[in-house]
Order: sequence, then C-alpha cells, then structure tokens
Amino acid sequence: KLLQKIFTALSLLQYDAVDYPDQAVVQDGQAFDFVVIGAGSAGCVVANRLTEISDWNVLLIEAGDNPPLTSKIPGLFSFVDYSEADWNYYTVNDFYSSQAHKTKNIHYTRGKMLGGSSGANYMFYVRGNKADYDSWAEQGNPGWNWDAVLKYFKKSEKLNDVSTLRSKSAELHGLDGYLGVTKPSWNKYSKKYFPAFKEAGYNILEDTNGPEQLGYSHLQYTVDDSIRQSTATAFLGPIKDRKNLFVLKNALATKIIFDYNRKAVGVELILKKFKMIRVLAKKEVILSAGAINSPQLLMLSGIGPSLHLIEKNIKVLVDSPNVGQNLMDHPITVLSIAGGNDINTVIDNLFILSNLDKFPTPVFIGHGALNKSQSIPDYQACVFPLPMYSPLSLLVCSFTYGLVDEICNTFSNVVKKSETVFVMLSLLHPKSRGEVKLATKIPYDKPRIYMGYYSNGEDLEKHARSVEDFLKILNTTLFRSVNAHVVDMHVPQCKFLPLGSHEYWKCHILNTASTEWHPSGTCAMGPTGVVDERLQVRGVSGLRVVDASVIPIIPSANTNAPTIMIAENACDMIKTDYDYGINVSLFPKI
Ligand SMILES: Cc1cc2nc3c(=O)[nH]c(=O)nc-3n(C[C@H](O)[C@H](O)[C@H](O)COP(=O)(O)OP(=O)(O)OC[C@H]3O[C@@H](n4cnc5c(N)ncnc54)[C@H](O)[C@@H]3O)c2cc1C
Repeated sequence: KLLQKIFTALSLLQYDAVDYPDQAVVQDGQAFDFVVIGAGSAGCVVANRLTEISDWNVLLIEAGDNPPLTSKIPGLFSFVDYSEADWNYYTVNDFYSSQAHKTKNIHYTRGKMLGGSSGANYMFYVRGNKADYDSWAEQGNPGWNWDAVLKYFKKSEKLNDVSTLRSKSAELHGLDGYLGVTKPSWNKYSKKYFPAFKEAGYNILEDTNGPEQLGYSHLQYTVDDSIRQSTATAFLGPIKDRKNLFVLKNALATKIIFDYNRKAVGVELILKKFKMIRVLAKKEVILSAGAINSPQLLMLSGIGPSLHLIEKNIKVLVDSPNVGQNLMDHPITVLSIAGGNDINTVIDNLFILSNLDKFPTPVFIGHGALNKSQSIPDYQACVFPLPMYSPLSLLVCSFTYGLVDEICNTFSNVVKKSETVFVMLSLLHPKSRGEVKLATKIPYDKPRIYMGYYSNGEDLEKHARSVEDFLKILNTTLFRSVNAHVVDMHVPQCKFLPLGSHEYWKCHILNTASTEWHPSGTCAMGPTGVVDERLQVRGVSGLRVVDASVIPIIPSANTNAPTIMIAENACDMIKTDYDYGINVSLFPKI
C-alpha cells in the first residue's frame, strides 16, 4: 500500500497528460450528436469510431481521470487494484461462497479512469471460441456469429508478433488496428513445462487465439512499445486532437434524460466540485459504463424491474425485468504445486524488476475440456512457474484476493522450501447467475453486486472435476521427477476433509472462490433482452448500451478483447443506421 501511495503521488504530477485528450469546456445545456457515458474498453472505441465522421460531434463522459502510472507500466498492473483508479466495489456476502476471504466477500476491481477496466486488467488478449459467438447468434442475435465478429476482432488489432504471423493462424489476426498486441517470449522459463502438458494429453499451441483453443500456449498481451494498451492509450491518444471529440473527465453521469416520447435526449452529470449540468444528445446516448454501472444508470433513469425501482422510490419509465439480472463471471480458484528446490532460482525473482515493460513474470495459458471429444473448453488455467522465494503467490493471495492468513502463510512458507507452480483455474461456462441491484437511488451509493457463485450446484461439481483434470499433470515424467505434489493450503473450512478428495476440492473451490473480473450480461442482448441485437434499449429510443453488459452468454475468454469487438461492431451498426455506410472514414487513421 505504501508503494501504491508513492505511485499515486507520481501520477499527480500529470507528466503524461499530453498523451490523452484535454478536459473539454462544456456548458450546461450544450448539445452534441452523441453523448457516450463511460470511457472504458468499449467507450473509448465508440468515441474513436464515431468521431471518424467529421459531421458528428461526440461528448465522452468519464468518472475517472487520466490513467495512473501503475496502469501505464505493464509490470505494475497489480497496484491499480485498491487505488483511486479503482471503483473499489465489494460483492455482497452470500454466507456460502468465498468464506475463506478475510472480508467473506470479494473485492471487485473496476477501472475508474480513461480506459476503464482495460487500464486495470491483466492485459491477457484472449478472444474465446468460435462456438461462443455462434451461440450468441443462435439465441436470436443476428450479426454476432463468429464470421461476423472475427472481422471486428481483426479490425481493432495491431498484432506485433513474428511467430504468430508466420503460423497457420496469421489470417485470423489484424495488423492495422489501434490495439497493439504482443507476445513476449518467456521460453527460457516455461518451455520445460510444455512437454509435460503434451505428455498429459494436451495440445501445445502457437496461438491461443488460433483455429484451435484446447491446449496450452504462451499468451498474447495488450502491451506494445512497453506500454499497456488500454483503450485510452490505443484508441483515444492517437485521436486526442480531433475537433469533434470532447472529453469530460472526473464527471459522474447520474441520469439519462428522456422526452415525452421516451426518447433519450441528454444526460445529467456532476462535475468536480459537485457542479451539476445537463448535456443534450441530438442523435443518441450511448451507455458504456460497464456491467456494473450500466444497469445502475438504467435503473437510476427509471428503466429496470418495476418492483425494485418502486422500492427505491424511483419513477418507472420502462418495466424492464432483466436489467441487472443474468450477471455472469468466471469464478476462479487458486492452487499451488510444489516440487524442486533449486536455490539458484531465487535470482530469477530479480527478473520481475527488469521486466516491468511487460507482464513481469512468465505465465502460460491453457484451455481444457472434461469431455475429450469436445472442442469448447470447460476451464481456463493460468499457470505461473515460480522460482523459490517468489513473492507472487503471496501477493495474489493476500493483496489481490484477500484470502485469510492461514492460506496466505502457506503460500509464503512453501516458496521458502520449493519451486512452485501457481495456478489460477477458472470455470468458463458457469450456469449460476448473479444480479446487480441498487442500494439506494443516490448515484454515489455503490450498487449491490450479488455474484451468485455456485448457486447452481452443477458449477461446483464441474469446477472440482476441472481441478482434478488439471492435476493429471502430476503424473507426468517432469513432475514425478521432482516429487511434485499439490500443496495443502489449510483452507479453514476444509481441514477435516482428506486432501485431494473430490469433496475436498469442492470445499476448497467454494471457499476460496474469487473472480477473474469478467462481469457481463447485466443488460444482455436477445429477443427478450434488455437490448436488441443492435444494442438499442427496448422500450425507449435514442439509447444504446455498448459494453460487456450486453454479452448474452459469457465466452470462453477473458472479456476485454470481446468487449472491444462489441464496440467495433456496434459503431458500424450506428453508422449504417444513420446512412453513413460502414466504410466511411473521413479522418485518416493515425
Ligand atoms: C483486475 C482486472 C483484471 C482483468 N484481466 C483481464 C485480462 O487479463 N484480459 C481480459 O481480456 N479481460 C480482463 N479483465 C476484464 C476486462 O478488462 C473487462 O471485461 C472490460 O474492460 C470491460 O469493459 P467495459 O467497457 O464493459 O467496462 P469498463 O472498461 O469497466 O468501462 C466502464 C467505464 O465507465 C466509467 N463509468 C462508470 N460509471 C460511470 C458514470 N456513472 N459516469 C461516468 N463514467 C462512468 C468507468 O469509470 C469506466 O471507465 C479484467 C478486469 C479487471 C478489473
């Protein structure tokens, strides 16, 4: 936390303010063609693509400020959590899951800055499985099948990795987009593990975003030129001087304003020093406040489940029962495998300090399926080979996830005796659903986030089987040669269960349940969804939602790349709806 304070102080110097758009001067009642709420993964893309039409002027409203230093320097990513650039939400304690967290709930980081959660995330660039998007379309969302969305993944991307571009997946990647993507080579540290995964029956892939998803590979990251490619850096920085782009930072949108025909005509917002103004939207308001705040703002504006709105003393404009419902995420559990005790590896810890220009430690990613005949994964494993005395597992356990001391002390003790493999293993297709509710009608009050983890019992069963499937790796030559074993993490709730039994894993997973910070689905698109397939809010006009909240079914992927894809697709829909055609670009790409 001390380090975090030092970084915050450095950020206050605003040494890099020139990299981002200046604060706009906006008068009460001023009108724009589009008003975009939220400059996150989606909102920055929307602001960029809509201002390509020089006839349109666009106001982008963001509650946070420019990204801090910790966001910009890739290796400092974990210090964004709990900072001023984080909304610092906590989930509601359900007295069932996550009970091995000190607070018995989850600290739920959301980025509050230009770039939003793309400035707070772990920078993994993962798109998911073709079948994920085909299922979106099959559920009544034309225009979102794999062939349609691939075009937008490619459009946004600027891949800078020779080995991928020489591989058979080259044609799946984009080279001319705004979003820099790279793949640092950590071969020296992780290549010895790949034969073990191969021996355990997994494919070793060149590209986790290639034609096949099942298997293990090095990761691609949203990092380029040694800088995190948040959407603020990638999509706003290059266009910051466009005359038709207006950006208000430190401005909290509190309500969407409608006329008598239920057309969205503006936004009420509060600037620094609590000055309230209203801005007008001649064409549309675009809500891109993310999967927690977009449903909050809809409900504050009178669109949501009517009983809930009445209970909070909010006048109902549209009874829209699914607003805030259908909350999906990828629940995660942490594991440690100990084996090998080469004290010389201690020196490798120093590499973290010399690799702050990238994700600072070796990690590889795997997607596994329980039924070996399926091509869609059930779980994702992020595998960190750690040298002796590595502080990483303790940092994740204690600082990031806030697990109880019994567990974190175990991480701390085991690295003093062994090299370890630290694993974050998430369930990709949970059936459980949570919800976002208002605490009060006051916009500053944090919404209530009910994760609903494992409320459908099948999820716990499947997550436990996924851990067991992953641990087959212990039977491989490499792991056996160092007497590798899974570490008993002393989860207080599980101490009477035999380590490694099925019931033990269910207990371990349930109580250590943490998040991969992929909330989605709370304003889902669909035939009966909050929005239609063109992302227009049902029951009103002039209002779209464009962010992770419109995801109808969570993909087999981390959600940043999919959210950027959603924004790219949405902007072409908007341009088409206003007869601008999708290829019109009056500003050349910079
Ligand atoms: C810690 C963490 C790690 C993650 N790791 C990865 C990863 O490695 N790879 C990956 O693919 N995904 C990852 N994700 C998920 C991914 O970053 C998100 O899914 C994605 O950024 C969501 O984009 P969004 O546009 O929906 O919302 P956001 O990016 O959160 O944007 C919402 C924006 O709206 C602003 N806002 C909200 N309310 C208001 C208001 N009332 N007025 C004005 N502004 C408002 C917010 O400040 C924010 O800037 C991670 C997320 C987190 C938090």
